[in-house]
Amino acid sequence: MAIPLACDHAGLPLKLALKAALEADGHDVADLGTHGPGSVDYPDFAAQVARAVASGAAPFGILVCGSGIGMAMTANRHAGVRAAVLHDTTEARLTRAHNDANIACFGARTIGVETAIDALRMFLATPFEGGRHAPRVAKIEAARGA
Ligand SMILES: O=C(CO)[C@H](O)[C@H](O)[C@H](O)COP(=O)(O)O
Repeated sequence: MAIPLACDHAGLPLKLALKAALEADGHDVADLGTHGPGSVDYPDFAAQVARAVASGAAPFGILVCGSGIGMAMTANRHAGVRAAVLHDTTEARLTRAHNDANIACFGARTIGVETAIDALRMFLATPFEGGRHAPRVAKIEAARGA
């Protein structure tokens, strides 16, 4: 199952680096854009990846913009999506193990390429721990209707 990833203009160079790393690791990747340097609106691209994850078509997604924040805000409006902005491997491990995050967001203007690649690899390799974390994650979803 291909991992969908997308970016805005600010995130394009980092997205391409993450894509190359994933493909080198043997992952199948679906690049949903943007494909050029022209200015675009990040919510349009966040929505595409969020829909793929929310529908169950993909277990994980990846989004990159200038800070990662706008992508995460948009993706988290979709039911079943738990998007987290990652800055290092510790956050990547914890948000998978404790939050069952399913979309990794990066800020191309706030993180180095190698750190982002390491964090993404950790994100994809870390299972959700379940246990005491499961009812907490369920409460995240329940909070959508609050
Ligand atoms: O919206 C953002 C914050 O999450 C992203 O970082 C965008 O990439 C950023 O706002 C784009 O800014 P630009 O000045 O239009 O390049």
